[in-house]
Amino acid sequence: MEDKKANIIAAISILALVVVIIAARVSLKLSKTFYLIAGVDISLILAVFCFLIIRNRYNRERNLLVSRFVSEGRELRTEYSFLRKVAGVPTKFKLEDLEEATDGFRSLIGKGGSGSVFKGVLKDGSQVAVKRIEGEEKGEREFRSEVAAIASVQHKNLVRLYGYSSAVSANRPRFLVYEYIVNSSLDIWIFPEKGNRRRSGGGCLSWNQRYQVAIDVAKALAYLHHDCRSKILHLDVKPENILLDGSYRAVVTDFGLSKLIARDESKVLTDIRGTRGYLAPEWLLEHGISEKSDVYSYGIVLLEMIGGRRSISRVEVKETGKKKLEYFPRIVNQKMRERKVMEIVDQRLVETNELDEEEVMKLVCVAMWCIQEKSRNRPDMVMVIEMLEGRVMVNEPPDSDVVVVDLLAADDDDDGSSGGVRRVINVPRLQIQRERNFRLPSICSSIISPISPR
Ligand SMILES: Nc1ncnc2c1ncn2[C@@H]1O[C@H](COP(=O)(O)OP(=O)(O)OP(=O)(O)O)[C@@H](O)[C@H]1O
Repeated sequence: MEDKKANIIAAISILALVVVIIAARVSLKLSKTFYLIAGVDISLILAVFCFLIIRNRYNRERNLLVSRFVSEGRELRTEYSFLRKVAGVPTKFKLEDLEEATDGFRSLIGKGGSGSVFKGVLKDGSQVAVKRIEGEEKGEREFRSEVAAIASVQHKNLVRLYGYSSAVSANRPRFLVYEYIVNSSLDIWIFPEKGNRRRSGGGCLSWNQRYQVAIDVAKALAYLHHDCRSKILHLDVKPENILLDGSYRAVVTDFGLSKLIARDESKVLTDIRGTRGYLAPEWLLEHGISEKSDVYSYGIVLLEMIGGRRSISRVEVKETGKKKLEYFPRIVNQKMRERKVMEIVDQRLVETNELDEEEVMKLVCVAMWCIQEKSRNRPDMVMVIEMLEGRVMVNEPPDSDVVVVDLLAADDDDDGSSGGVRRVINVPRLQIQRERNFRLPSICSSIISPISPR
């Protein structure tokens, strides 16, 4: 634009100078004054020409430089974003980017205890799951260090965190941006649809697929527990946090509750967090939690995959018509002792006639080892993989006298509509003191019950 203006001004000036020469020639004839004016005019015209030539050359060079810088900058940006991806550095997204990606947070794909999850597509075409974290009270620094820890974890059976968006003001939500996993979570593939509660998608995973999922999840947890710089406890292992990719391979998600612990620390004390039905007994005891608490939750998930039912469910007593809580691990324990494991397998799988009783027994035994009441009796996840992949023989687990039936699982208000799953967040950790008048608070007033056959 500037160049065009300068060129027009130069052309007008040259034209004006030529007009001046012609006018001088007409009025002054070939006098001395005419030659003087003509000389000055011609010098000015030459000066304007020179100016135009120099200016155009300068502009051309400048434009060349600019375009070189732009393309170099673009290359640098591409390289930087590539390196970020390789290094797993999370991207900081603007709220507008996420609004655009999710079409204004329109396509809700799930809702959990800590927020809602929306499907989205980023500018580069990659599909993402955007989790809006609601009611989060963490400070910005704590949030960022958690994001960095999650993003630094890279394993094919762990969901990838692409980035995050910080809260712009105190009451605005934060977002986590994950890779999108197409087949949603394991729960809709192992639990049959209930009554009139409709859900979209899902079906019945075959035995082989379930067995493969068991191995995938074990590998993800073994990596978190044993192969990361700091040991990472998941603390909320449950079917809703196990996603299935296009080939029905498991991808573990939701490190929202994860705890990083130093390698030399074997146990940590923390507030009770996690989900009812999957919490290990030690959450309520004073000796703290460890990676073995994840092993316990994993064992419960194994049993749920085998049985196609929740570990705790309400069933109707025929005689009275009343509902009572049924604890599936107790039933499994009994059937295992009676050598009748096929009776506890998901009926839909039994009908396919594709079951190998020996493999079922192996998975049941591994699950029962994982839910041993004493954490030291449970295998670690590396041992679980060895057992599942057949490199280590699986012995029959001991018959526990007492299992603390997940103290947080039973709740008198539960009408069963939650399917036995409820999130427990930040319940202050119980300080169990051996005092004479000590009573368990109402949240855990229920059951310590025998698991051995009655
Ligand atoms: N990366 C993802 N790709 C595809 N679907 C996802 C992804 N992450 C979550 N979802 C879907 O969103 C649902 C809710 O996820 P979210 O992690 O918020 O909830 P949750 O695990 O059920 O609850 P909580 O946060 O209380 O543990 C999941 O069950 C799953 O169906």
